[in-house]
Amino acid sequence: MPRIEVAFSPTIFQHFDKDGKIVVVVDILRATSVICTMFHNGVKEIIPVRSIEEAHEYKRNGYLVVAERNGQKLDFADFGNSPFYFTPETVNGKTIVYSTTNGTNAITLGRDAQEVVIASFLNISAVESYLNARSSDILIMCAGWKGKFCLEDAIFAGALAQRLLTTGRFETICDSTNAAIDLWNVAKVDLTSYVEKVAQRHRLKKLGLDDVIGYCFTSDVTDTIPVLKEDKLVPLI
Ligand SMILES: O=C(O)[C@H](CS(=O)(=O)O)OP(=O)(O)O
Repeated sequence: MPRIEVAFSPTIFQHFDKDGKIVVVVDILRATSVICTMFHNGVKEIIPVRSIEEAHEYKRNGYLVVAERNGQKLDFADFGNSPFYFTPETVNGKTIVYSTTNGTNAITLGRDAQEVVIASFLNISAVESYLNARSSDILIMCAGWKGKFCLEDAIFAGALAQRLLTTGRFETICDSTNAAIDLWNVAKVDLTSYVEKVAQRHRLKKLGLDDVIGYCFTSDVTDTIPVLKEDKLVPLI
């Protein structure tokens, strides 16, 4: 029976065996929520890049660039990291270069896996159905915050793992998966109140960027499933 594991941060992810597994990358606030929104609104492809220098080089070569560090838009970038910028008018049919503090680092770390899938609450049911159909071992990678644990990615990991285990077609012997499920079952009772404990919620609030909180915790806004193919994110067809 295929197994589910959770890596609570990219640092921990490096200790997992990735062979033959589908890596599910999660960065609820905000990268994977932004990526799902962009594909929902018709972006053609997203090139995730780790460094500011690389993103700047793409900008000099005429690409549309979304780049932030510590929540704030970099001055050379066309957009910062709010999902609300990415309407059909701004992204439909376009190629976007994307560099963020935590999310794009996590995505590029997953590169060696058999497959990398991007997940958020916005596409949780679509991702669940896809993983059910594939029946491979699954490693959920939380992007975390600067290499550390963060609550919002962990509770999402628990929500997704619980859904998959409930089908009876997966199993887990992974303590972090069970911990994530326990956290989700505490959080889901009153998700809005629970999110008040999330440090990133307060970092975004300080910057006046917390208008995204309700949206990023909304389930099933889209059925798009972004996947990594040859270093670019494209929609699964
Ligand atoms: O833009 C964000 O929300 C964060 C910035 S930080 O965590 O506050 O530094 O980046 P992300 O890569 O989306 O987690």
